[in-house]
Amino acid sequence: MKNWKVSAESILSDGPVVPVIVIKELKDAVPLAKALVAGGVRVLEVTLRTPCAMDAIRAIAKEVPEAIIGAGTVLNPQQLAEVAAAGGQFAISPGLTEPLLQAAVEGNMPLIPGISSVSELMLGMDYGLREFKFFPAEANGGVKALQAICSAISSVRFCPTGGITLNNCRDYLALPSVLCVGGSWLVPADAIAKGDFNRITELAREAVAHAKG
Ligand SMILES: O=C(O)C(=O)C[C@H](O)[C@H](O)COP(=O)(O)O
Repeated sequence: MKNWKVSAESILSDGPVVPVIVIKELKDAVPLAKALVAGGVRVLEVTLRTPCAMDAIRAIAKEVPEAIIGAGTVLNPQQLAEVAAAGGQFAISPGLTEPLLQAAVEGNMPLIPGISSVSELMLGMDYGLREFKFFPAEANGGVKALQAICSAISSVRFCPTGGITLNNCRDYLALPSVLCVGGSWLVPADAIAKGDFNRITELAREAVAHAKG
């Protein structure tokens, strides 16, 4: 979009794996972001599912400049504005609404909205968007469904998310329409709770190596 500071394509092309992060305790945000960056994963999606998520984005934006920090689970224009104010560089939503699309095209931060049907994809395209999250990828028909959608509409690019793991990520990444995949498997809640950030660096490294094949 013409006022976006950076394109959604360039954010997603940095992949190949975008971790879907849930921060329960603010103190974990910066060490977690550093652990992922150390493992070669720079594009980080902190979901707005916990009370401290916005503060976590603010802290990572300030203290981990090597990371490209964005928000997930962005549901409405107000959250979109709050993410931008917190220093987020991009926003991802599980679905799309016209108010959210309208706010995104008027703003300067890229939005990657989720779609799970061709009609939603067409609505996003009406607003000039080309990059989307395919969500929930596995539950919604997986690689086959995405392939079928792209055989009809080939001008768009995707970050499939939902049910993706080390075992199936390459099947998605092999599709020409897929720029990266998203997933929570490289940021397990138990590792974060225990402060086992070395494990997270290892999971990130493993994901990058495997995804690149
Ligand atoms: O919070 C959001 O905005 C979402 O869209 C949900 C996430 O993308 C999925 O929860 C990730 O799926 P898993 O990798 O299967 O855990």
